[in-house]
Amino acid sequence: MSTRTGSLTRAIAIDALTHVLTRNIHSDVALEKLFASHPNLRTLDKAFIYEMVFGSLRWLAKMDWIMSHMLDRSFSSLDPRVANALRIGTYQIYYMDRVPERAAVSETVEAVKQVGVPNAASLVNAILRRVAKKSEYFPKPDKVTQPVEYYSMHHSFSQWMVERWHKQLSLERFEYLLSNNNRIPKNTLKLITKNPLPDNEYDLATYLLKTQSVESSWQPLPGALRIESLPKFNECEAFKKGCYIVQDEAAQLSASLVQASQSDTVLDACAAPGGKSIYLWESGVASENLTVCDFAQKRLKILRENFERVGLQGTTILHGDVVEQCQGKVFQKILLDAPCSAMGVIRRHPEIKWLRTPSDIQNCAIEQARLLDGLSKNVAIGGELIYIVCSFELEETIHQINSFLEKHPEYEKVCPLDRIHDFYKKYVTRENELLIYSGNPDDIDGFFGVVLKRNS
Ligand SMILES: C[S@@+](CC[C@H](N)C(=O)[O-])C[C@H]1O[C@@H](n2cnc3c(N)ncnc32)[C@H](O)[C@@H]1O
Repeated sequence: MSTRTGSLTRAIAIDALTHVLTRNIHSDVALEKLFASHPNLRTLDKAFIYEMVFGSLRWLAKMDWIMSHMLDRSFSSLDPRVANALRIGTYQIYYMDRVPERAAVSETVEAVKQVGVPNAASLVNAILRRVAKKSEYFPKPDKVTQPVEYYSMHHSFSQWMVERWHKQLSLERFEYLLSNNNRIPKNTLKLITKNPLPDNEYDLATYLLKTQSVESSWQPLPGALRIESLPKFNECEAFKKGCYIVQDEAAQLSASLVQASQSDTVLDACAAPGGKSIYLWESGVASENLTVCDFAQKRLKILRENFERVGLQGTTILHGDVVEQCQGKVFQKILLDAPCSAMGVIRRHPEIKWLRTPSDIQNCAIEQARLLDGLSKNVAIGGELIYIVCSFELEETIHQINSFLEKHPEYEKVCPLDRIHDFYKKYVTRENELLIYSGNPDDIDGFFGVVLKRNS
């Protein structure tokens, strides 16, 4: 028997998936909008919807492959809402042990009616009941003769990504990259030591356990605490008082490449929502020496809120294209956390697997080159341009920097080893670049960073 909340949660998940996959919207954004129009949802319901949507995005190709064997037409010919209902249903059956299979089928069938395709209810019912039997075997593509098809299905990735990484990487790194990018990522908090914890507590881990029942463990980076589940931010005094921000170790490591003194003038060129600016301020940059810029108004609003929460005041905030905004300005250090394909954070944003195309990587590389070139004039002689991206794709990383250095002989790479915590020095290459593939044993995001010093 179907319940109101049971089918509503599935209907919202189907809608979210449809918005993400047909309108190219981030899953976080799609869910936020849908949650806003359903204010009565409980935290538990929201978590359930999150899991169905993110899980379906993680395992989409594998589930589509299974269902395509059960349909008498191609999977791509289905109405997107029907296809997404089948995905949401199959995800519950295969990956959510705590959901009884009967409920997964009946609630999803009810949900199909709610999302406006009642005629498809019997098809969805028939397919999901077959899926729930788990008794049919479909031969997989052959790993040796059809490696792209095999890996794409088995690990659920777009074929072009599999083909690209299969060509470029060692087999070990390739397989690790695919399998680890399907794991649900943990989150890391960065302690903001300028803000004392509530109730005279001195240890954030103890505080979170006592007040939020959140378990955590300290990581090698100073002030980095890895947590098992996110605290309820609106109920967490320590969050409201700005005692921590959520920031993966890889993001912290790349920000640590900017070793600025208190008196250095620093530009955070692509700053919103402000995580790395806060890192820089926490590590000693004076707020009045910090200028931040971003061209996305909405993201700048979040940056302002984040700055206010942690108590970062007196910083110059610029809105617009950073190259235009900074014409004629000179800084000792410029951090360029450039817009990128975000291939290093697929595990956090699994929709990237289906929304990115190879030309996105090329387009990002063109924009990154423009930003690097434009900002190269704003670095003081003797100063540094620190380039980082949450990607490990050659065009956005090694090749990008090689062509920058060819065009800009006034710059040279600086060895970043003494700026990187001992534990993570293994990610510094012989070419003096910080290169972190996602799917690494430390379970941190994929990132690339390099320090470029201006000599003349
Ligand atoms: C990787 S995100 C930055 C994340 C941020 N540094 C942090 O740690 O929170 C890249 C940002 O660059 C901004 N951006 C992209 N192109 C820009 C441009 N030409 N000028 C200014 N900002 C830009 C985007 O709006 C986006 O907020």
